[in-house]
Amino acid sequence: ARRAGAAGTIVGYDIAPETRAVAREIALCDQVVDSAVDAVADADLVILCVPTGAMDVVAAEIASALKPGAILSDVGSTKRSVVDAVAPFVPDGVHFIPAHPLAGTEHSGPRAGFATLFDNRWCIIVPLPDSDPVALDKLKAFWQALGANVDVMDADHHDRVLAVTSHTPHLIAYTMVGVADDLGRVTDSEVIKYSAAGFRDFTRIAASDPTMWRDVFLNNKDATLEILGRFTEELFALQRAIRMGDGDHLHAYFTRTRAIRRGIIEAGQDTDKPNFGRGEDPREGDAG
Ligand SMILES: NC(=O)c1ccc[n+]([C@@H]2O[C@H](COP(=O)([O-])OP(=O)(O)OC[C@H]3O[C@@H](n4cnc5c(N)ncnc54)[C@H](O)[C@@H]3O)[C@@H](O)[C@H]2O)c1
Ligand SMILES: O=C(O)C(=O)C[C@]1(C(=O)O)C=C[C@@H](O)C=C1
Repeated sequence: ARRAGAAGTIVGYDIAPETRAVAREIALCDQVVDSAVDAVADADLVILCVPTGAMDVVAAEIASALKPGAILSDVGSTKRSVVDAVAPFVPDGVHFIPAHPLAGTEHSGPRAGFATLFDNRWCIIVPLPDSDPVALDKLKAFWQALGANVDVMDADHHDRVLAVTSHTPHLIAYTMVGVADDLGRVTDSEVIKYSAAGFRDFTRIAASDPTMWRDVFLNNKDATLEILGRFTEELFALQRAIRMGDGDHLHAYFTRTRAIRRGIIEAGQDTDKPNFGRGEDPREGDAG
């Protein structure tokens, strides 16, 4: 937001004093204040950046301090739960428009942010049926100024899409690393040394924040269970093909999935570039 000049003053608050101290030390915001109420007082735009399970507590805390006409938004990875958790606390005259930038890494905390995080990534905005179009345009312009491409969808659709593209893949990565650990091999230096890129990617994803991801699964339960059910059926079919030596089945399956990946690249939608979702924080090597 600072890079884009998208905010006059950026004010931050976090419940953890040590996180506020780090945010002050690295000058993440123009001001870091010691209460949620002080953070939102007089703000034109308020963005809740807490685990999805904490959205209701924060909404209740700030509700009476929100300025009439302010836009209240969030970055939570699930959307129906955020709508349900926050909407009851939103005072008349405040525009509540949830959002979800599809960008992040396995790192958490103030040091994990970097200015280019949202460049060329999607931000899904989830207006409510009665959302004010002017406020919606302002929120879109904000995310575009931060470098994101903006799309609009309803909360349930968002949760179904993300169950496929983000939530279930994370669960699979957590499981794969857990399985390797159960076998007592994950910390074995030889396994790490010779592990193929696929497993390394799993370990990166499986290093993601436990609180955030616990809340994602608790708050996108139905869609994730639906996709997991389908995933398990496919897995069993592949397991059977391996057992039966059915190479044709395996080859046909992998041919289909390779075409999907190639289609993504040909459509120019591959955002898998250095510093994007790769867990690299450009500021780590920044003398400033
Ligand atoms: N990390 C990602 O890849 C990613 C991507 C997109 C969206 N999100 C979403 O963004 C949100 C924040 O995730 P993050 O990765 O920035 O996590 P984070 O751990 O870096 O930040 C969350 C912060 O919320 C604070 N917090 C918890 N309860 C609070 C409360 N009641 N009041 C004030 N502060 C409180 C925590 O102390 C923590 O510092 C989550 O909802 C997550 O689903 C994360
Ligand atoms: O690359 C990563 O570390 C991420 O998992 C980022 C990712 C994703 O699944 O794409 C994770 C959760 C979010 O809600 C949005 C982005």
